[in-house]
Order: sequence, then structure tokens, then C-alpha cells
Amino acid sequence: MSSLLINEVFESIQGEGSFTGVPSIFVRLQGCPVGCSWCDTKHTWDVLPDNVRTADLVMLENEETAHYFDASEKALFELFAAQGYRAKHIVITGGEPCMFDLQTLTSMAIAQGFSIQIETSGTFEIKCASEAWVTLSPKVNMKGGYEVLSSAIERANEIKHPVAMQKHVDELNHIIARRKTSPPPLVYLQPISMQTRATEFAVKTCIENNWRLSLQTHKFIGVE
Ligand SMILES: C[S@@+](CC[C@H](N)C(=O)[O-])C[C@H]1O[C@@H](n2cnc3c(N)ncnc32)[C@H](O)[C@@H]1O
Ligand SMILES: Nc1nc2[nH]cc(C(=O)O)c2c(=O)[nH]1
Ligand code: SF4
Ligand SMILES: [Mg+2]
Repeated sequence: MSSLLINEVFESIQGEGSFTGVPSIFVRLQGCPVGCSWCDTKHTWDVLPDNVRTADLVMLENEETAHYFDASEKALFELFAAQGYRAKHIVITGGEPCMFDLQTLTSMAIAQGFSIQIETSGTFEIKCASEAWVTLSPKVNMKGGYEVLSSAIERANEIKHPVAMQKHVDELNHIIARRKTSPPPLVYLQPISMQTRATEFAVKTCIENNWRLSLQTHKFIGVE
């Protein structure tokens, strides 16, 4: 067992990528040094000791905060049961979840009959069960100066690339070209912050390249 720092746990519908529409338990881990200027979870970046709370308190909060709690993998599955969650798919996100060793969490999930997915920037080594689905959302030239690891490019089941302009597509093409493993990953373009121009650009580029479009569908319907 290890110690996970958890910003929030909730049940919703996966809004992005190839599992869009799947009822899911979301586990958002605390901490990320990558520094994407357009990140929609900036409250997860810092791990400040003053922001530690109990699991009970964090579960009662219904706004985005930088508060987090510490839990073992076993305690986390007990929390799912106590909450009465019915989803059989787990999404580990953050923050940057791969700052944690996710081997135990993902293996326990598989052993208990869940499917499990990791949302990652690929800037830290991905430690997880072979059955876990890895969604790689590469981050190039961000403030934190982190590189996308080659091991992450090989491990990805899907690449979900945030885009607003041609530069982002050029970066994506470089990343796809680095991949040696077959089959090739599924490729999704996700318009940054659902901006109209970014969305139009993503649609056009998906059609030109036979890639898929990922919209942050949960935001359209106002769910978490
Ligand atoms: C908040 S991140 C957390 C997981 C991990 N740090 C990562 O970046 O993949 C989850 C997903 O949201 C995407 N994302 C974050 N902010 C976004 C924004 N403003 N518009 C579109 N996608 C965004 C990320 O690229 C990633 O695919
Ligand atoms: N519904 C819903 N789907 C999501 N897919 C990826 C998310 C994330 O923040 O990583 C997310 C999220 O925050 N909510
Ligand atoms: S890597 Fe993910 S969590 Fe970190 S700043 Fe970028 S989008 Fe946000
Ligand atoms: Mg989100």
C-alpha cells in the first residue's frame, strides 16, 4: 500500500476521449509541476501541508479547492463502497497522477472487476497494471519544462491532444512519429477550453488526418 494524495473523488460520466459516456468514478490526485497555462485544474498543482484535510471534509466540499486528503489504496476502495458508487470504470486524473506509483491501485481495481484509465501528461514514468488504459495528453513547451517521455508514448492506448493552433498539431505529429510500438494509438484532438476557433480548427484537422474529436462533454451539460 502507498499513500495517495487525493484532491477529490466523485462519480460522473467520462466526458473525454474514447470512454466518453461511460459512468466512471473519478479520483483526482494532488500535485502537478507541468504548468500548462490553460490548465482547467490549477487548484491541484500545489501540495501545501496547510491544505491537508480529512477524507470526510474533502468529500463534503462541493467547490474546487486545493484541499486534499491522504489515503491508502485499500481506504480508497472502502470509500467507493461507502459512497455507494455503481460505476465499474475508474478514471485516475489530477494534477499529474503519474507522480504516484499507480501499480497497486490499478492492480487492485482490475482484481475487483473494475476497468481503470489513467489521464496523464506523460512527463513522469507510468507505473501501472498492464490492463490499465492510458490516455496520454502530451504537454510540449509548458512552463514547468517537462518532456514527454518515450516510455509514455509507447505505453499510450490513446493520445488526446489539446489543440488551438497549427503549432499544437506539429507537436502532435512529432510525438506520433516517435512511437515504435504497434498498433498505433487512437488519436483525439481536444479543443482547448472549448473555444469556438479552437473547436473549428480541431474539426478541420480531424477530418484532414482521420483523427477523432474529443469534446469536454461534461462541461456542456454542467456536470462534474
Ligand atoms: C486536468 S488534466 C489532468 C491529467 C494530466 N495532468 C494531463 O494533463 O493529462 C486532464 C485532461 O484535461 C485536459 N485539459 C486540461 N485543461 C484543459 C483545457 N483548458 N481545455 C481542454 N483540455 C484540457 C488535459 O490535457 C488532460 O487531457
Ligand atoms: N466528467 C468528467 N470527465 C473527465 N474526463 C477527464 C477529466 C479530467 O479532469 O481529467 C474529466 C472531468 O473532470 N470530468
Ligand atoms: S499536466 Fe495536466 S494537470 Fe498539469 S498543468 Fe497540464 S493539464 Fe494541468
Ligand atoms: Mg476536467
